[in-house]
This record gives sequence, structure tokens and C-alpha cells, in this order.
Amino acid sequence: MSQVDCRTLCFSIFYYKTQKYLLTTDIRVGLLYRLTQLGILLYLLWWVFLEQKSYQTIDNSIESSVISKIKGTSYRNSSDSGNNFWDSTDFVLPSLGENVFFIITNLIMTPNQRQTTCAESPKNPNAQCSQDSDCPKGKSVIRGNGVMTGNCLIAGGDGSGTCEIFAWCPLENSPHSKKIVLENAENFTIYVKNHIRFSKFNISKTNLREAQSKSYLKSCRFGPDSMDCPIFRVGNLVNYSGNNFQAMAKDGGVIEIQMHWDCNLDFTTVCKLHYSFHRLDNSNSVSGGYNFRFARYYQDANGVELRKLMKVYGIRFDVLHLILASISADWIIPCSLRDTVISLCFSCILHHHGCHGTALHQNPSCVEV
Ligand SMILES: Nc1ncnc2c1ncn2[C@@H]1O[C@H](COP(=O)(O)OP(=O)(O)OP(=O)(O)O)[C@@H](O)[C@H]1O
Repeated sequence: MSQVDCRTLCFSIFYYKTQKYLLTTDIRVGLLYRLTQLGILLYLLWWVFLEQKSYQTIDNSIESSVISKIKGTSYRNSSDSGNNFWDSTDFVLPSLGENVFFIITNLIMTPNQRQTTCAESPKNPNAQCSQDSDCPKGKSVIRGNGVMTGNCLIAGGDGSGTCEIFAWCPLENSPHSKKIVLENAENFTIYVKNHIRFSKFNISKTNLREAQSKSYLKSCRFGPDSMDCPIFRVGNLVNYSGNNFQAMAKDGGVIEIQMHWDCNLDFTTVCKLHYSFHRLDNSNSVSGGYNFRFARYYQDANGVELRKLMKVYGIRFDVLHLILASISADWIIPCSLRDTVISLCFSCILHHHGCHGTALHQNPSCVEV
């Protein structure tokens, strides 16, 4: 590189350029310019601002808590299990009041079980025997309830018997009747409290309106006429999910209570809350419904440990929430980008129109300013 080239290159970084404006009085170019400006303006106002609300941002730093409380009582006087009275402490599991809770609607109760020997269920083909050697001592019965003692208990005169087992005896009672045990479960009420907090903006919201008093809560029930009441009747919830309570209460199921928050945090915080209810388990499958077993342990007068086994059927409620929060972003309209686009377009137009280079002086509609 020659010495002159090098000096030109080095000094060029200290040069300062000014812009040169061209004014064209051609009405077609002017009209096109204004139409382009109008188009960009309309695009920004209508699409970017009104339709897309692109000036807003979504806040993902949302904290939320769900607290539930269930109330109701149920009484049943039956010939096989006697008087049975239930209140929420008995039929709600767990009692913590979380966003997932289970309401017992039906059960098979087997009281006074203790660890001793008894006959395995005769319905279990793996426990059928004709002699003691068919019941190897210490071996668990496949799909059974206990461990074989080595004795075959012959009950009938046909020589067929059932293996004796060491287990919690007596074994679990036979399946429940068609009638559900907690008949009044349909009328139980669920109170769902949901608090959400937008930690970035220190804004809190709850599904309970400030004006709602304790007496309102005592009497209100969620329904088409009172969509802002946070107390739901169990039977209605099941209906809203498109199911029949009596059918669902017999074998149990899972229902989702979905709380959909749509909050606009611009200016004043406005949140719209919408509830929807869906059944989550597949009631038509071979193993439909929802049940599990648990036991309550106690001792008799001699200090022997006993238990009351319960196979419970019921409805598990999952409270889920979707929160959509939009708020004005610290947005900057990309002015430089917009100007670049406009100027690029117009240089093309002017070029096409002959307003460039030497052609500038030959075209009377191009004025240099
Ligand atoms: N599942 C429910 N069904 C109907 N009302 C309810 C239910 N849960 C709570 N409430 C009522 O809503 C109001 C607010 O309940 P909150 O739990 O805040 O107060 P509380 O005094 O602890 O209620 P309580 O002692 O009655 O359980 C109370 O009047 C309460 O009786």
C-alpha cells in the first residue's frame, strides 16, 4: 500500500459526514411517501398495539398458593355396619387443605383386624389345596393377603381346601354394595382460596373479592349467577365436568378445578378469573375410578394391636391454575429501524424517478436543499 493510501485510510476515521436532503415536488412520490407512513402508523397502532399488545411483556415470576377447606356431614344407618356419622375430619384426606385433596364417597370397612392365622380367600386360585404340601410354609400367596403356614384347611367334603395364611385377619370384606356409603357427599362444599403474587411488581391478588364478607361466604355457592363465589357444591362440580355424581361416587375419579387468571397489570391491576372443571381419569377403562386403602391402628384391652382397614373410593380434586399476566414492557419503538426502512424505500423511489447523481440536475421535480 502506498504512503498516500495509508494516510487517507488513517485520517478517514476522523472525517465527518452530513446528510444531504432532496426535496421532490412530484405529487405521486409525495403521496406514496405519506401512504407508506400511514401504513406503518396503522400497523403500529392497530396490529402491534391493539391486536398483539406487543408493548406488553409476560411476567413469569408468579407465586401462588391454594388453600382448600371442605365442609359437610353424612349419616347412614345400615344393618351391616350400624350407625355411621361422618364429618369433614373423617372424609377429607389429607386434612392439610392443599391444592390436591380427596373426598371419600364410598368405602369398604373391615374393623378389628389383627395379625393371626386364617384361611386365604377361597376365590384366589393360588391358595387352593388338597393337602398340606400344596401350601409351602413361609411362602407368600401370589396376589393373596398373607404368608402360608403349611396347613391346608379342608372345608368341603369334596377334598378341596384353602391354604391357611398368617395375615391381618379377618380378611377384607367383600366389595361394596351399589349404594354409596356417604350419601350426602353430593352436598359437601369446597372452599378454594387462591392467592397469587407478581413478585416483580409486588402486586397480590386473591379469588376472594375485598367486599365479600364472612356471612356472604357462608351462604354463597358458585353457579351461573354467582361466578365469583369461591365455594363449590361437590355435586355441581361433578355436573359441570360433564359427569353424574352417583355414578362417579361409587367407584371414584379425579376432577380438575382449573382457575384461569388473566391479569392486565397496566395502570390499575385488572384480573379476570375464570373457572373450568374437567374429569381427568378415564371412567371407561377396565380399571376406571379412584380408590386406595389405609388403616387406623389401636389396641384392645389386652394390649393387642388391632386395625380398621378401609378401602376408600372417592373424588380427588386437583386445583390447577393458569396465570396469564401482561404488563407494559420497557419498550422502545425501533425508530432507527423504521427510519432506515423508510429512507431505503425512498432512495429506491427517487433513484427510479431520476433524482440521483447526475440525473438530479436534469429533473426539474428534484430540488436540492
Ligand atoms: N367449605 C366451606 N363451605 C361453606 N362455607 C365455608 C367453607 N369453608 C369455609 N367456609 C366459611 O367461609 C368463611 C371463611 O372461612 P375461614 O376458613 O377463613 O374462616 P374460619 O373462621 O376458620 O372458618 P370455620 O371455622 O367455619 O372453618 C367462614 O364463615 C366459614 O364458615
